Amino acid sequence: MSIAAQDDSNSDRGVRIGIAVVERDGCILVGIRGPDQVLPGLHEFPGGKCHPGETPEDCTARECLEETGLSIEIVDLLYQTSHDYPHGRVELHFFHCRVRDDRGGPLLGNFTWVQTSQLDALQFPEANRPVVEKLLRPEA
Ligand SMILES: Nc1nc2c([nH]c(=O)n2[C@H]2C[C@H](O)[C@@H](COP(=O)(O)OP(=O)(O)OP(=O)(O)O)O2)c(=O)[nH]1
Repeated sequence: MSIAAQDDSNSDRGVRIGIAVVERDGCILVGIRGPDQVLPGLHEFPGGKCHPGETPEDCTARECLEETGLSIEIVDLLYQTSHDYPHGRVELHFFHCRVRDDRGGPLLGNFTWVQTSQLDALQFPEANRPVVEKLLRPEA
């Protein structure tokens, strides 16, 4: 089998991305994208590209640990979509997550806990809009 055939992390639906929507005590874990990343300066949930052969769930937990220092567990799939950005197409898997082992230590990078009701005031990438809507109005 060719290497391309083994690599299921990049399909017609775009580069596969795992994203952690981590909820704790009415707050969500949010960071700000760096100046050297695509979509710089926008708010984001922890996440990133799946490695070849890696499930979106495993990718989400790995990226969250790498970026924030928090070990999480997946609760369920909140939302999945393909989105075309100027930098390319991505297949986004947003997972509702909870903290696995909360030692209460400092978070890595610029991640902080934001009240769910305050998410409206933040500037997220376009594809996050339905997710923020779901978090603000879970009963809808
Ligand atoms: N992390 C994250 N990415 C998001 C969100 N919403 C959204 O559309 N994206 C998009 C932006 C990028 O196109 C893609 C994530 O790619 P990335 O460049 O951050 O991934 P990465 O950390 O693995 O990549 P790299 O910088 O290590 O190369 O998903 C979000 O809430 N969080």
